[in-house]
Amino acid sequence: MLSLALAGKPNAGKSTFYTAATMADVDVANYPFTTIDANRGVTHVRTDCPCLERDERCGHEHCHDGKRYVPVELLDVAGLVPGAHEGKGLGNQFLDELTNADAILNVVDATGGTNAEGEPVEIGSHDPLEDIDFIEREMDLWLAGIIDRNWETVERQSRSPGFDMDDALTDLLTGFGATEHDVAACLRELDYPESPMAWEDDHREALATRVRERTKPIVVVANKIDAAPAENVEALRALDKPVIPATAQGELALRRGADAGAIDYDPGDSTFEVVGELPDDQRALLDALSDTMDEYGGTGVQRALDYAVYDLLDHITAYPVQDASKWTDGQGNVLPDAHLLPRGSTPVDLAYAVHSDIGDGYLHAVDAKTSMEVSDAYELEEGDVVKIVSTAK
Ligand SMILES: Nc1nc2c(ncn2[C@@H]2O[C@H](COP(=O)(O)OP(=O)(O)OP(=O)(O)O)[C@@H](O)[C@H]2O)c(=O)[nH]1
Repeated sequence: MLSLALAGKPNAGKSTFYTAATMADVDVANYPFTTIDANRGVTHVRTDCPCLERDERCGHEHCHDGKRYVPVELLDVAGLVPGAHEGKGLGNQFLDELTNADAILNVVDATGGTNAEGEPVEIGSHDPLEDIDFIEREMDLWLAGIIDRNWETVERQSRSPGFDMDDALTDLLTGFGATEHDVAACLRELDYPESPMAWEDDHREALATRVRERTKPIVVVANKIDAAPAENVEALRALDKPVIPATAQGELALRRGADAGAIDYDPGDSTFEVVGELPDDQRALLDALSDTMDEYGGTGVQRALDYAVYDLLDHITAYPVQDASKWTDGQGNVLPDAHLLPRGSTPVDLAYAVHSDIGDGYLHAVDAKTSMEVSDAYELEEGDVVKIVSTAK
């Protein structure tokens, strides 16, 4: 399963985001609240279900009126402070956790009401722009430190015949999620001495930065827009990086309200409706939230998750079925599974994602929307429904 991590300084709103995002939707009945451990849970990205192209909705537990929710893992990494790479604020341990993530949501307090260490200060007195780069810098310095500590091994290896820089660095960086292909691509972009003995700190830091940029793409979540000065949100949005304005607290209120049956809301909707009884003070809060959502097109929480998976990681959703005309599995469930795959994946990749033990049992695939056989090299598109024909039982 793809894994996203929430990072940011203390009090930015990570836990609130995490609690909201991992809460089950009331309408997605028997789907359990899945906590893997305290800070590791399951959230969903939202996409259009292929059943929208048919007369009837599929009725899948993760499909609500054609809004399909596809599971991904979410990690809540406790607050990082400047100097975390040197162990400040228990930083190393939390940086370690980020290595498990495919992409990072950098949660920033857009109100400017918390300082660099995450301590409350007067709203607007801290510049949230300062909080964006520090996460990247901490990760780079931490990774550069790991490379540095292992450099003697690389130097030793370089004395053996047949030494290969790409292989040595892949061994070193694989724990960070870098593949041989990633390492080769990073090295191609850098100027570095052939012999590891001649490498300086600058070379290792440049390598760390490239590897981090390539393997841990980041989207900034400009949180607390309900309380943030407009100029702060504007300054964040004007940055030359992906920034999604959000209110984690608003999303949490909506999901709780939906859970209690008082609010009609699906995560990612731009509006909501009050359908049950609510005390006056809650109603006033929801009125304010409604204005914020009108301004920003929603709470931003679902949008940030979707952005991480569909834009940063450039994935698509494909739906394997056994019956190409009914779009069902062997038990008659319509569109039973949704798989997230990197763009460029083929039906063969989908077959492996479904049956890891398929071996050379793959025969061919049928596009269930057109009932036409597709070639092994066909590039799957978002929302494709595919029947895999194999020798597997
Ligand atoms: N106004 C406003 N406050 C928020 C929002 N999201 C979170 N908060 C508040 O910000 C404070 C910190 O939120 P947390 O979710 O605990 O922050 P955190 O980043 O997990 O903090 P650490 O656990 O210390 O790392 C709490 O008082 C939240 O209620 C929001 O969207 N708007």
